[in-house]
Amino acid sequence: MYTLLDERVADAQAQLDDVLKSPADSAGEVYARDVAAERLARQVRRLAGAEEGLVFGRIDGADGTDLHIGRLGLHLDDGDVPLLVDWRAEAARPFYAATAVHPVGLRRRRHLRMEQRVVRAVSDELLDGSAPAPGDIVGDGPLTEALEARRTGHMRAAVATLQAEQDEIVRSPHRGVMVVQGGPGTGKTVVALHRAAYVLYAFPRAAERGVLVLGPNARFLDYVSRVLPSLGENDVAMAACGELAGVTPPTVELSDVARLKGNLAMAQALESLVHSRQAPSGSQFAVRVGQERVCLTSVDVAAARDAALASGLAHNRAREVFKEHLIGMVTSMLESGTVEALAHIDAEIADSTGLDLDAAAEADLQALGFEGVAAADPAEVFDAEALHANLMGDAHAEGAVESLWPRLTPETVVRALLGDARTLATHLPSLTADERGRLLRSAGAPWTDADVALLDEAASLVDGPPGRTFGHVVVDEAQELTAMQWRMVLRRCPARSMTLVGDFAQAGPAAAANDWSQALSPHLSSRFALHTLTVSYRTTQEILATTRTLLARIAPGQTPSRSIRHGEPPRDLTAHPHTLAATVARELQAQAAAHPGDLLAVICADARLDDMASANVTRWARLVPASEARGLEFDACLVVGPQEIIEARPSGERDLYVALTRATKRLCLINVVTASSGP
Ligand SMILES: Nc1ncnc2c1ncn2[C@@H]1O[C@H](COP(=O)(O)OP(=O)(O)OP(=O)(O)O)[C@@H](O)[C@H]1O
Repeated sequence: MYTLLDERVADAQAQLDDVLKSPADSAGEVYARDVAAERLARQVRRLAGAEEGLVFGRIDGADGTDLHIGRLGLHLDDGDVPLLVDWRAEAARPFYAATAVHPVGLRRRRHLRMEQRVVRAVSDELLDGSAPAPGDIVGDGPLTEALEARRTGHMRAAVATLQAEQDEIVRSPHRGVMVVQGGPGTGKTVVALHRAAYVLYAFPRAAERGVLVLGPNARFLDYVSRVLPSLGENDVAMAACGELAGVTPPTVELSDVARLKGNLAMAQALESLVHSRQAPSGSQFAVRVGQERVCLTSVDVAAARDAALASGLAHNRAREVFKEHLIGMVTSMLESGTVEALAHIDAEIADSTGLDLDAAAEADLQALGFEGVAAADPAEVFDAEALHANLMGDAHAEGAVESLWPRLTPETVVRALLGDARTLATHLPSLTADERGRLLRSAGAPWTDADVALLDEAASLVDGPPGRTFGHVVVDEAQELTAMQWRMVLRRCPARSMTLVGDFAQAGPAAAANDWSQALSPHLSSRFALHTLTVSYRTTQEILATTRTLLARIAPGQTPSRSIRHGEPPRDLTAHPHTLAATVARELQAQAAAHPGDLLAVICADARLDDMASANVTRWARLVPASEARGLEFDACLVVGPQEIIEARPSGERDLYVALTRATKRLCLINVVTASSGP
């Protein structure tokens, strides 16, 4: 298989070299060459990405047939039967679906663990109830091995051990919106990422338009960044929500303000503000043409506005339609004015001199030898087209249009809304005066993360839909998204093909919804399929047990996940503020000595971060603020100041629940005893 892989890589590379060397004379040829080169380069990356653990499974049917399962499919040129079956292919499904109760025609499922190009371990499961034969190697399950493996700070693909309930979601034929919920560590991220790889394989139209994976922050995206490349998929765009709009604001919003800015009312407010800049009722329009001043009535202006709005275009583009209509009206007024004026002059001359000017002109033309030529009709003499073009480019006319329908940028719109108390009151009547006061921002204030969705909304109102959209969008930690962020995401997924994974018990402070229908119904009504994962693969039973009471308080209706792992009971320590640094350091040192190589983390309230950094905890552990712990995983965690975490943000109890569920093996709580909390 590796020989074949090498051949495929060499072939693709040789083709790529040829394409890059081929001459291209015209712009069209250069474009075609670039497209071909990009496709081949992607192919080389995909093949090379499958190197590690190329083959990881084998299924033996009760009928004596066998298939090898791997990261991609490999066929011999002249062979009918594939040498290696892509894990996403239908033929590979029994590898994931078979159980002893439903063996789906299999006798044996074999897992292979490869390191570089060497088979390091083989483990078999006999599915038909038969006793192990000499060729069967029945050992510790590969899932147990994967779960007990030391964490590295980067999530690994779980392609070899996807469980049946996960696999069913990953390869679901449903092309619309799929929502996956489940407690901490139930494999939601695993499912989301493998689903992205499956969509690329099985839904070519979505794949062609691209797949986007959205995560809550850069730390999380780095943690999951290696999974898709290791599945041979290098072309998935990954971003935090903020980056979608192309801005990375320096400031994090206060959580109560973030919540307000995430409210759907903001979309209506922005729309209403933009609408107020579109020739409000009663507007008139006047423009100077030569010596004349032409005025349009408010009824004319309203007609031009209605035509512009009916175009369905965004503000700045609709402005052109508005302008065209106004100038069109001015032109035809001038035209009919000219015709009338000329007829009037003709009539006056005829009255005072008895001369018919048209007849006289015709007689003059005849005298000059132009037989049968009529004098020009004034309506034809008037060059309406030239005047129209002239007025479209006229600075004075442009100024008059600008005052009725100004060109807008997303920034000016959001600044206009949030920068003025009266504007806020006009466009956000549903908020209280106190809420509006919290939204008010000073002119020079920097943008915050919560402004991003507002800027994006404003951009769609003034300039139209975003340039880059995707065929499928995966959102991890989807409970975090505000209504305004959902709008931002949906704008980028016109096909509404999405995988959304999350857990409302872990929601941060800006999340206003408590469940999926609340979060999604304003955008998708009820058009989504909901799946629930029930088994926790990360946390031990002992750790999960300590979170029971907390979970019952923050998510009363939620059934706790079932853990398949056992470990040490969590430990509880206390420290005074002045002994805290030493206590944490001592504990970390002890852990590092007892479990060398384990990945440790200290999770604390954001305000404790500097304190912990100066206590040098990064010598032994990753230092993670509780606000950024969502989705992450470590071998052991020290949660410092649980009470401080609870008090730090409105979502404090849920933040603590997240912090307590990050460890795969050991959890230690260090309570900080302050004067007010007593000894
Ligand atoms: N089928 C599997 N095979 C191997 N490991 C798995 C499997 N499913 C889940 N895991 C492991 O369990 C851990 C938790 O998975 P994951 O991070 O996907 O859970 P989650 O539900 O997203 O958690 P959270 O809610 O905390 O974000 C990870 O280490 C993951 O690799």
